[in-house]
Amino acid sequence: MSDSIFLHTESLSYAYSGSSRRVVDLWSQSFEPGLVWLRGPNGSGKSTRLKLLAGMLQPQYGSARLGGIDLMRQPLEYRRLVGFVGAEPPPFEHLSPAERFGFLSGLYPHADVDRWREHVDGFGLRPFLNQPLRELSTGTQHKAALAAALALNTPLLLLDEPLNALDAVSLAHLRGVLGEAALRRDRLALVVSHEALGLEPSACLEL
Ligand SMILES: Nc1ncnc2c1ncn2[C@@H]1O[C@H](COP(=O)(O)OP(=O)(O)OP(=O)(O)O)[C@@H](O)[C@H]1O
Repeated sequence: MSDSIFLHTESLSYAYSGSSRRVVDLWSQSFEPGLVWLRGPNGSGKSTRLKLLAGMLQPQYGSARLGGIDLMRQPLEYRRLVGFVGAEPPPFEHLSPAERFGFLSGLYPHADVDRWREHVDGFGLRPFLNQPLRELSTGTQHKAALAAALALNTPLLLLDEPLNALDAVSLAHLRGVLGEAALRRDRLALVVSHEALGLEPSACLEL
């Protein structure tokens, strides 16, 4: 494997319980750092792939390696290297955005409080910092989840439809962050999006 390969999936396979159909079937793919746009028709398994790579779903077969860390053999170490924002509301809805980031930053070794503050401002979250997530609007919850995931500063960032429900200012902020990932190529941001990202990805993966 080339040195620049950062994430590699090896025959990763997954069928939801009660179904014999593999939504992800022997998926082997190499990714280099940068911004990768993952797209494809509804139901093609984009979200399922992100959840597998996040360690949230247990594959029936295969594995993934991030740097030297194996998803199946070293699941805890692996998960500490991955930030994920899904389509569902973020977990720990009883916590405020500030409490949730405080909790997560104890688990993730690269968490960066300066970046948290930067994203709080970028997403206009300051007025909502101390309210429980469950009391916030869907869009604000989404922004709080994005701000936290970005500030965890993980080498792998997985975002499922991150542009949805963002106001213009937040959209510009997110595009700035993703543009930085594309430019610097010091981490891998794998982004599922139906709409064009509004900036040039490093690579595009079409399912
Ligand atoms: N929790 C679940 N239980 C059973 N089947 C599921 C579940 N989640 C997804 N699926 C099925 O897995 C397949 C892939 O779904 P997935 O959400 O990964 O696709 P997608 O490409 O992200 O779709 P979309 O573009 O509509 O968001 C679909 O056929 C879907 O019905």
